[in-house]
Amino acid sequence: MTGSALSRSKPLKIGDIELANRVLLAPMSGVTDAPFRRLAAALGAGLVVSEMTASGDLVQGRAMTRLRCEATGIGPHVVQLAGCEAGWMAEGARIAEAAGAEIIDINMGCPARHVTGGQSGSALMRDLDHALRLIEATISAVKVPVTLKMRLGWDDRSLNAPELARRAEQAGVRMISVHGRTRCQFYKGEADWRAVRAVKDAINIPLVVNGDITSFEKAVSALEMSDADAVMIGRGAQGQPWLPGQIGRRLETGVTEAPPSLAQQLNYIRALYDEVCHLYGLRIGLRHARKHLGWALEIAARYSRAPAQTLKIWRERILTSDDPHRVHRSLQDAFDDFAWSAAA
Ligand SMILES: Cc1cc2nc3c(=O)[nH]c(=O)nc-3n(C[C@H](O)[C@H](O)[C@H](O)COP(=O)(O)O)c2cc1C
Repeated sequence: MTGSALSRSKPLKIGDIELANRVLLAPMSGVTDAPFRRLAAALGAGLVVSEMTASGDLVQGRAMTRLRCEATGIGPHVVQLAGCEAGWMAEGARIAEAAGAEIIDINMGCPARHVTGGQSGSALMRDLDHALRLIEATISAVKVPVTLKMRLGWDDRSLNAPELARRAEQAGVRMISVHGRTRCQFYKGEADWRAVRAVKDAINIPLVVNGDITSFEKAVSALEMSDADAVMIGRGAQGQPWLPGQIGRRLETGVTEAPPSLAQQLNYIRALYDEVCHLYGLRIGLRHARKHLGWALEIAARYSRAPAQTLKIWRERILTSDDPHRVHRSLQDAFDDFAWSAAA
């Protein structure tokens, strides 16, 4: 048994904050909005992290930016900050802390061109001295623990995650998450959980392995290959906010749980739809909520083995409607239809 496997029987802590279990919901811009995070946390995710929040936008007080890092009210409140200016990172961290953040996470993993073009996200893995200046500025600005999310490196020739992680730990970072791809891979190929092990060997703080973890079996493999202390699930949770909680509990108890019934799934998506529309207002909320509706319908159709044509019809009817009452009625009808498929 490895050191991590032994210590995994104890609760995972970030500073003094104890996590509910060892499966985290990944931050995903445009996906893990506050209502989705609240639902995932209520369903047992070990920790949920806000969407990436641009420190400059937070400092300038943009209303939409504030919404991105709203607290869920369940479990520790984690705000993820991105940026390339030490002063803004520090001020953004102070603002987030004053608004209730209990952990600040720094994004050094985002591969998107509009982010790396501004020298933020994974672009910081190309200049570790500058990355360290941002980390140090953030840590000195707040009392709450600071964590860091990164990739394996910029490309195959610069796999410097172990070095960045080691230097970040020395600066005072309390947990590291690593997506097992390089920036230049974007989302192509497969996440390399074994390569994440080199980070584990470089640090003494908790390590979280991330990338392509969509089931209990994959979580176990990722933990074994990387020797990490916890896993982080992103796209696998789209449409199934219960997944991090279910896997987290199973890692602790060994007990397999059935997926939620169709009736429960319907309740989750209805509540999520209403909350998103309420948070953003109907005009913007409908656009955000549509993604959740689409994923929820796909997952429900998959679990009930509904024909592709049935899913297509309901997707078209529900995702094109601007009328919340109609969406609610159609969701009920769609899930009734799926229940027929499941029973057939
Ligand atoms: C739509 C989308 C948005 C994302 N936004 C963020 C973000 O805001 N901050 C961040 O650190 N990572 C972000 N990521 C990366 C994820 O957190 C995660 O590292 C990546 O998706 C790999 O994990 P997965 O295979 O479980 O999805 C995003 C990924 C996706 C697909």
